[in-house]
Formats: sequence, C-alpha cells, structure tokens
Amino acid sequence: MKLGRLNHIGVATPSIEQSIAFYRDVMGAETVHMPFDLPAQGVKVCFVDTPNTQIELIEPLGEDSPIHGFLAKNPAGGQHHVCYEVPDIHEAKTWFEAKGARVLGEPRIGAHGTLIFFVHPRDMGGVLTEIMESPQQGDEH
Ligand SMILES: CC[C@H](C(=O)O)C(=O)SCCNC(=O)CCNC(=O)[C@H](O)C(C)(C)COP(=O)(O)OP(=O)(O)OC[C@H]1O[C@@H](n2cnc3c(N)ncnc32)[C@H](O)[C@@H]1OP(=O)(O)O
Ligand SMILES: [Co+2]
Repeated sequence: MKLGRLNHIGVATPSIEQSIAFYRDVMGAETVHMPFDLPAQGVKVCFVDTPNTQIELIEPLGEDSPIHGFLAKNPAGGQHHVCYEVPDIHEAKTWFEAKGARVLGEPRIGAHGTLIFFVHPRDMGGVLTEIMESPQQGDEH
C-alpha cells in the first residue's frame, strides 16, 4: 500500500460554531462548508477548505459519540485524527490487519460519502488514523 493524499485533519471541538468563527476570523478560511449531522457516526461535522486539504471540525452528537472521551480529556478540543485516501478500502483493511494494527470495526460510510475505517492510535505512533476510500474522480474533495 502507498501513502495516499491527506484528505483531512480531524479537529474535535465542543462547539462547531465557535471553531468556525476561529477558522474564518483568525485563520482566514475562505470556504467553510455547511455543518451537517452524521448520527450514525455520533458527530456533527463541518469541513473547512485549505488550499491542499481540509480541516474536519467534529462536535459530539448524541450520548454515544466516540469523541466524548477525547473532549473529557481535552475540554477545549484539539487535533483528533488524520485521514488518508486509498484506492481500495478493503485492500487497505487487509494491509493494516496484516501489519498487526487494530482496525476499529468494519468499513462504514464516512463524512465524504465513501467507505472509511479507523486504526487504533496505539498502533499508529499515537495518531488516530482514518483511512478513506478516494471519492470518484470529479467528486468535490
Ligand atoms: C466517520 C465520520 C468522520 C469522517 O471523517 O468520515 C470522522 O472522522 S468521525 C471521528 C470520530 N470517530 C472516531 O474517532 C471513531 C474511532 N475512534 C474510536 O473508536 C475511539 O475514539 C478510540 C478507540 C480511538 C479511543 O477510545 P476512547 O476515546 O474511549 O479512549 P481510550 O481511553 O479508550 O483511549 C485508548 C488510548 O488511545 C488514546 N487515544 C484516544 N483517542 C485518541 C486520539 N484521538 N488520538 C490519539 N490517541 C488517542 C488514549 O489516550 C489512550 O491511550 P493510552 O496510552 O492507553 O492512555
Ligand atoms: Co474524519
């Protein structure tokens, strides 16, 4: 498997609205996409475009959100995960499992509408890593 494009950097926040204001007013973001809920993944999501990737702002959605634990430890939020693109999500899952890394659950639809999975941070040098099947050519990034 080859290291693919950095699709986004996930940033957990207690308030997407406050983080949008920060990226717009302090960081000078020009394109902030409409926030949307991903109930199946327990997060509210907002993508902020940078010239070569995106910031994915994530806020807990529901009692079982997987980011409650992270925000309990980091109440102001923080860098949560990185996401790389792969051409074939199933091949990538087999690759990481063969390397002895813990793939968390089965591939499921992520925020860009393609299949994703996560690899446990303890097996990834401390970085929670999301692997995402590349959008079809021509889709918005
Ligand atoms: C999918 C929609 C969207 C998209 O892009 O498509 C998203 O990206 S949604 C993102 C939110 N969803 C997830 O994060 C799902 C995967 N995450 C998990 O399953 C958990 O967060 C998990 C298992 C990584 C951590 O579980 P928990 O929060 O309960 O923490 P633990 O105390 O069990 O942590 C164990 C160990 O891992 C360290 N840890 C936890 N979170 C992170 C992190 N974000 N980055 C780095 N390290 C992390 C934690 O400190 C513990 O380390 P230890 O050395 O044992 O103290
Ligand atoms: Co993500």
